[in-house]
Amino acid sequence: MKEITIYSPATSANLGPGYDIFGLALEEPYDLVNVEIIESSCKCCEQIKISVSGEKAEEIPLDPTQNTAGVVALKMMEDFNIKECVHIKIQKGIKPGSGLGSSSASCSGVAVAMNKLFNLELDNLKLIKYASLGEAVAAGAPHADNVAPGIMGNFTLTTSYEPLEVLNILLDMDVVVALPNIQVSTKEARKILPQEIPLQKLVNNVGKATGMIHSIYNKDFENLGKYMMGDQVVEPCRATLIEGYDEAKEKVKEFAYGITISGSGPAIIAIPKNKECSSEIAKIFKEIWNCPVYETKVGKGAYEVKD
Ligand SMILES: Nc1ncnc2c1ncn2[C@@H]1O[C@H](COP(=O)(O)OP(=O)(O)O)[C@@H](O)[C@H]1O
Ligand SMILES: N[C@@H](CCOP(=O)(O)O)C(=O)O
Repeated sequence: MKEITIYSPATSANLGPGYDIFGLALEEPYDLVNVEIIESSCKCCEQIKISVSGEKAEEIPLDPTQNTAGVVALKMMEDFNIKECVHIKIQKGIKPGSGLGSSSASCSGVAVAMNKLFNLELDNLKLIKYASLGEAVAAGAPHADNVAPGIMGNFTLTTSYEPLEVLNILLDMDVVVALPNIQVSTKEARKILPQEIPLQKLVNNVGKATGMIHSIYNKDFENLGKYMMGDQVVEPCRATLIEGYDEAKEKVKEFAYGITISGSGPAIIAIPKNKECSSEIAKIFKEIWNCPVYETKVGKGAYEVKD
């Protein structure tokens, strides 16, 4: 095999009280990551050449040490003594700085592509570990709550970072996601968070997060949404960065089991009560932000696209 194309989904991290732990894979939007082995006598001066097209492609660095996909590929090439040159072509369907794991979709896609192209036979946990290295460039920390669902699909819990441990739960659920035209950098949105929290808030957040897991196993979306909205630490800080969020929260009450910030924002994710409610929520989001809205559902992790 000389080249491979991977579908790499958007992901929604945190989901309220699950900061750096919870993550969901979404069916839409997504990136396509193509990796091709090219002649070593190619004109590029480095072992990795990167091209980017699609959403805000002009803002994404092509230097492999600055592009999240490049960082992951470089480390995999170093660790597995890969001498060939590769051309990574990224077609962005997920706008960067979105809160929908745009930077991480490239990390997950390239990790899965390199694994298959060079027959590395790495398991999902090792792929997540490599993919999270790319997040260190974009977010300033190798958080795994986007790359874990990006690779495994469904709902993931990064239960430990040292050593890395990830759990995966099957979840069939519709969601509505708005992408307001507001710029929020994950790196900056991490800096505004408190470094210490009162014990009472810890008790609250652990209670809400564990309640969410119970609700998922019981397919109790009403309680899932209620607990998701119970974060007292991260969401209240970041809510101030997203104009219109309070209005949206108020207006979707009737139609959604819950609503929260997706990742570090500005994307907003809501759990609709049913299909009709999904359309109502989408309408409200469009009225407030006049922005792209995805009526989508929880989906698969990165996979090979065959023609
Ligand atoms: N392959 C890539 N895809 C998207 N963003 C990238 C990529 N490589 C580097 N970046 C940088 O990462 C930042 C976006 O990441 P981040 O703020 O975490 O947004 P998101 O929530 O969409 O992942 C931007 O500064 C962007 O230039
Ligand atoms: N846990 C991270 C998730 C960032 O997600 P992104 O989609 O905004 O990159 C955080 O909250 O910082």
